[in-house]
Amino acid sequence: MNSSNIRAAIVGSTGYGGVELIRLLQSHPKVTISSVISSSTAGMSIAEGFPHLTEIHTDLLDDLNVEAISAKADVVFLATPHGVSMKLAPQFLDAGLKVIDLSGDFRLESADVYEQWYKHEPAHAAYVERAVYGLAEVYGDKVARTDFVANPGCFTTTSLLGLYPAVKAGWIDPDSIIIDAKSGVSGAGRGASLGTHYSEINENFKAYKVNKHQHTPEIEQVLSEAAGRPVVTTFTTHLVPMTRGIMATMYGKLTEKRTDADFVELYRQFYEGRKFVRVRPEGKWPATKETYGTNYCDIGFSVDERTGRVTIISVTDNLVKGAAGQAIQNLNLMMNWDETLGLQFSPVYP
Ligand SMILES: NC(=O)C1=CN([C@@H]2O[C@H](COP(=O)(O)OP(=O)(O)OC[C@H]3O[C@@H](n4cnc5c(N)ncnc54)[C@H](OP(=O)(O)O)[C@@H]3O)[C@@H](O)[C@H]2O)C=CC1
Ligand SMILES: CC(=O)N[C@@H](CCC(=O)OP(=O)(O)O)C(=O)O
Repeated sequence: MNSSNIRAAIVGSTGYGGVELIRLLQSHPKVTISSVISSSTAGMSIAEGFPHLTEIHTDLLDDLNVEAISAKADVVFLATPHGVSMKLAPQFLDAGLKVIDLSGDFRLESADVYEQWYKHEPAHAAYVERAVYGLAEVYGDKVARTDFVANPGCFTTTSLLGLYPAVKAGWIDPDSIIIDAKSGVSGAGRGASLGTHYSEINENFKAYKVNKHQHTPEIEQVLSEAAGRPVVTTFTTHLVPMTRGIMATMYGKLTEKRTDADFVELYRQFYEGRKFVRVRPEGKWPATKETYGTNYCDIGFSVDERTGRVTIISVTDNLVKGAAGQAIQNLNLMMNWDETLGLQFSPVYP
C-alpha cells in the first residue's frame, strides 16, 4: 500500500459535483486539497459562496491556469461539463497529473456513438483510448493501473451495479432489459433552468429525454461487454421532487427458473469484499434515503414466477456513488490505497 499523501486540485469547484468533492476530500486522510479552481469566480473565498465549507487547506478560488495548477497538484478532478472536460483532461495528463473526469467525454469507446448522443464532436481518440471506465466494483483492476479515469454517470452506476452480475452470469436475457430510473434534482447540476426550478418540480413527477438519454449508450457498452455480444436497452429517466438520490427499477426476462434467494447469493458472491455494494436479503428493497450522503449502492430483488421476470431495484446518492464518491474511490484504487479511505460514513437519516 502506498503510504504518502497527495495534493488534489478540483476544477468546476462551484458546481454540485465540485462542492461535493471538497466536502468529501476535506476528511480524506491521505489527500490535501491544494487548489480549488473556478472559471467564473476566481479570487473569491470559497467560504464566501459556501459558508458550510471551512477548514480546507486553501480558501481562495484559483484561476483555470493549467501550468499553475499542475505545479501544486498530483491529481486533478474535473467536475466540469462535457465539452469542457475534453479540452482540459489532455492538458493535465500531458503535464504529468493523474486525471479523474466526472463528465461523459471519455466514457464512450466509439466516436460515432458519442457524436450521436452528445450532439457535438468527440474528444481526441488517443485520450479516449487511454481513459479507463471507472465503474469501481467491475473495472477496479484496470483503474489501479491507470492515470486517467472516466468516472461513470450517476444513472449508469446505479443501473449497472444492479444489472451486471445477472447479465454476466447469463441469468437474464440481455435483450429484454427495461430500466425505469428516477433522479433527484441535483443530478441536473447547480445552474438554474426552467425545468428544474421550485414551482416546476415541487409536487411534480416527470419523464424526460425519453429514449434519448446520453447514459443509454454508456449502459449498453458495459452490458454488451458483460453479455459478450451487442445489447440494447429501453432506458427512461424521471425527475423526482427531492434533492439527492437515484432509484433504478429494472426488469429482465429470466433465462431459467430462479428464486430471490438465488439472486441474493449470486450478487453477494459477485460483490464479496466490496464494501460499497449492499445486497438486501430476500423480500427487502432499498430506498434512496438509505444511501443518502454516502458512497453506497443498495440492491434488492423480486422474482415473479407468474411472468418469468426479475425486478431489480438499485439506489445510490447521485452526487456520491454517482459522482464525487466514486471519483474518490477510483483515486484510492489508482493509489493502491484501501478503496474506502475517506468514504467511511453512514447515511444521513431521517
Ligand atoms: N450532478 C450530478 O449528479 C452528476 C454530475 N455528473 C457530471 O459531473 C460534471 C459536473 O456536474 P455538476 O457539478 O452537477 O454540474 P454543475 O453545473 O453544478 O457545475 C459544473 C461547473 O463546471 C464549471 N464550468 C462550467 N463551464 C465551464 C467552462 N467553460 N470552463 C471551465 N469550467 C466550467 C462551473 O464552475 P466554475 O464556474 O466554478 O468554474 C460549473 O459550476 C458534469 O460533467 C456532469 O455531467 C456526473 C454524475 C452525476
Ligand atoms: C436529473 C438530471 O438532469 N440528471 C442528468 C444526469 C447528469 C449526469 O450524470 O451527467 P453525465 O451525463 O455527465 O453523466 C441528466 O439526466 O442528464
